[in-house]
Amino acid sequence: MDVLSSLRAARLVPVVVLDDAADADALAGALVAGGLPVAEVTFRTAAARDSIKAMSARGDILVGAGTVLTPEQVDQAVDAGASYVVSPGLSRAVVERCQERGVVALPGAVTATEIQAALELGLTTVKFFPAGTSGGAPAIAALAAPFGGVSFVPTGGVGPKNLQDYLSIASVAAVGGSWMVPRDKVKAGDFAGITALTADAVAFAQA
Ligand SMILES: O=C(O)C(=O)C[C@H](O)[C@H](O)COP(=O)(O)O
Repeated sequence: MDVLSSLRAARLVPVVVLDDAADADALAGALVAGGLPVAEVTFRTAAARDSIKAMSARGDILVGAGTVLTPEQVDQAVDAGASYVVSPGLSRAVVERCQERGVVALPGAVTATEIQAALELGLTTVKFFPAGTSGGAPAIAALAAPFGGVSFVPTGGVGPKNLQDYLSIASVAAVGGSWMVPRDKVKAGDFAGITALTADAVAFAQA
């Protein structure tokens, strides 16, 4: 299955912030055990590269990089094994480097203008970020009318309470969010707790 089909099948993309790459393998194991073999490891911390490397080496989880802001970070992410690259906004330079490196680019786009810019770069799937403060599910439903061929991955303010509002829209491929992987649980080594949160999220998404 290609990356976008895998994200669509998963319905959920856990957004991960790791402070210590030594936690990456156990965290990946926790997500897989919870039924969600997907992660977006954000470049918000210095541990991102080594975390992506450790997770992708397992071979049982689809690993992407998040918060990618520059072409140099695209190279770092791809060299570490990321198979998709997520950005909060739309950067032509980042998207073009992803295309050169042969990985899926998932840039943020929340306006008609930004979506058209993504289409001009050859993309048909965008991150809708920050979803909660950009009009939420009604905004996506409105944008889906003129942009029939575009799929959205709403992220930012998405959680168990509003998950279904988004997933019930046909053009929503998956939703992203950090609620399955609380940073304090990772720091405390509570991977069983993360598996439980993940399993709950998977059940919500399939309800
Ligand atoms: O754009 C990026 O690359 C990001 O890292 C943004 C994150 O995906 C969101 O900030 C997660 O939002 P919450 O689930 O509300 O915590």
